Amino acid sequence: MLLFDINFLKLTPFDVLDIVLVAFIFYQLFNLIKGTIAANIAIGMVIVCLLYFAVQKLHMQMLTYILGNFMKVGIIALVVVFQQEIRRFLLLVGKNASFQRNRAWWQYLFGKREAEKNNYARIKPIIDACKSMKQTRTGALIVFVKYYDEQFYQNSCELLESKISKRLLESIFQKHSPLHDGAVVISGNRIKSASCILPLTDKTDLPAQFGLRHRAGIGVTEANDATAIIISEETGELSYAKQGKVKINISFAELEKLLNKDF
Ligand SMILES: Nc1ncnc2c1ncn2[C@@H]1O[C@H](COP(=O)(O)OP(=O)(O)OP(=O)(O)O)[C@@H](O)[C@H]1O
Repeated sequence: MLLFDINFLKLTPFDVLDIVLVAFIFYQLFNLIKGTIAANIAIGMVIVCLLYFAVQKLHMQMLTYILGNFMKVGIIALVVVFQQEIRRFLLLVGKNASFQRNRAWWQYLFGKREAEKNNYARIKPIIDACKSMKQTRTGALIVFVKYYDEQFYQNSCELLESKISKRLLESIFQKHSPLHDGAVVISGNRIKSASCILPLTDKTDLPAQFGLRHRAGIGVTEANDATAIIISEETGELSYAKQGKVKINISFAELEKLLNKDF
């Protein structure tokens, strides 16, 4: 089936679909690297490509040879340089395709009320701990993961495997606790580990007051399918990070909604 046939331009519905999908993929990739160092690297690579085509057209042989060889290893270089972004992109695709995470279906099949009730019981001690830590200006970083990747966390964390409780969270993050440095990781109904050292984001467009705690909270959500609550020791403000993006100074009602949705 042809939509257009202007001499050389023949357009079928699949060509349109092709263009829309490519545009969508590029848009998602752009969103993933926006504001990171990877965006500058991508611009650098585009410039090298354009330069290569220009010197090739101008028959500048030495530069064509050098840039040509550089481009030959380009694919490998791309995979190495954009490792984090490729990982995030695949996570995004997998997450959207995952049946279990499609809450509309999940709640339709297993009852929305029941799911919300069970979730609230899980979330309440976390919200209560956050309220008290905000009041006392206790810095905290709590990470939520659907799947606890032991390889990712085992080297840097203190393994806990304990029930989620307000008092335990408070004890971990109080200043004199040996475990207060680093993040707590929660998966399912358990506090899996504490004192975790997480990857830092390399975003360059973050607010000036964001130090290592915030950078680690955002970084872990870029590298993993995770969300994070960050409580600032300096201001007591609560932030929430997801997929490398952060919401600053959220209220407890908002936090409850977000956790209900993501946790
Ligand atoms: N890579 C990391 N992974 C997890 N936690 C980290 C990491 N680096 C630092 N932290 C935590 O962040 C704390 C230092 O926070 P820093 O003051 O730099 O952060 P901040 O974002 O400015 O937050 P605050 O507003 O609480 O000061 C450390 O004591 C440690 O607990």
